[in-house]
Amino acid sequence: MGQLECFQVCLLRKAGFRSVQFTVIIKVFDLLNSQYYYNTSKMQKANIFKVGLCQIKTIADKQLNLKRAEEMVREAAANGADIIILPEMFVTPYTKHYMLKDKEPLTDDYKTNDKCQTSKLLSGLAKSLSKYIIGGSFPEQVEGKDKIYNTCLCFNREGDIVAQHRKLHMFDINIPGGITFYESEYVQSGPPQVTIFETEYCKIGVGICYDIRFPEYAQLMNAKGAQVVAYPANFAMRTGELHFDLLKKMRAVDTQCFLIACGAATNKDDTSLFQSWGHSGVISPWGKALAECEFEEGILYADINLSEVKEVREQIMTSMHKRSDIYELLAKV
Ligand SMILES: O=C(O)CCC(=O)C(=O)O
Repeated sequence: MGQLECFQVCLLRKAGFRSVQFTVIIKVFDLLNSQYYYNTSKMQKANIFKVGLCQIKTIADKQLNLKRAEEMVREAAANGADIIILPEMFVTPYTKHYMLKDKEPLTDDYKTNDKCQTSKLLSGLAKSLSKYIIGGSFPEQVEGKDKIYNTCLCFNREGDIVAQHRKLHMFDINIPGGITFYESEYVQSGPPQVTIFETEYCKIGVGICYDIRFPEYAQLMNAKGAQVVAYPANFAMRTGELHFDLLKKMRAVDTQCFLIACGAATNKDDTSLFQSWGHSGVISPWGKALAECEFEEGILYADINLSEVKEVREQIMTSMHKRSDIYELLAKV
């Protein structure tokens, strides 16, 4: 007999119950106990979940990219991933020409509207597989302008959109002899918001690619309660090599969150297209790489154990050691 049961028997004896009444009451206690243990184990189970990162090789054909995304999401789900993430701009190559050509609207009836091809597909997959999907990003048409938003939609297990993140920071860069890229010429930066959504496991914050370079934004996701921060990405070769791994680890360590970054695979078959650095990864709040890959297409898996967030935050108490007399994080949204 366990400690709890001994305690119950003693209480009953003290209260003067006879054996028949005693047996009935013990049965009721058993039922309550089993419910207690069931709920506890369910809570323990909900502390750990599996993520699947689909590092897709994007090609110059939107329909084939969507088909490939569907296959990979289905495979990740079949392998037990609870939360599945896709790369930035997985539906079309990451260049002005393709992003404007393949743009699509996002309407309230996205679940049934054929014009909302990406959101309709991902919503249907999330619902039929009963998984969360952090849907990389797609070129969302901006009403009345020849511009797009670089938009990540997150879906719950019912296929509803639970977060819509429009890339906040524009990747405008000029490295002579390296890379020159002006995203702001054809992408409208997103409205001021901190994107976060709830799951039964924890709150998850979302940024897109270049957003990872801004610790202030990651700190705001953290301040809003995120324990996981997710970044669909499509890093350029030139900056990816030196910075991507570093940035993933920096944001995981300075937010004390798990960090999931899903990049696109390198398309070595068509070098006329944007060459993505790949290198998806999952980093623990300690800054340890739990899973990582290189350039090739494939699915990466990792188990996220949220007790590590609590542990790290208790052991390295940076949030309590802030010097608000010197600096402060100011949220404007
Ligand atoms: O920050 C970088 O170096 C790469 C960012 C990027 O490729 C993007 O935002 O798409």
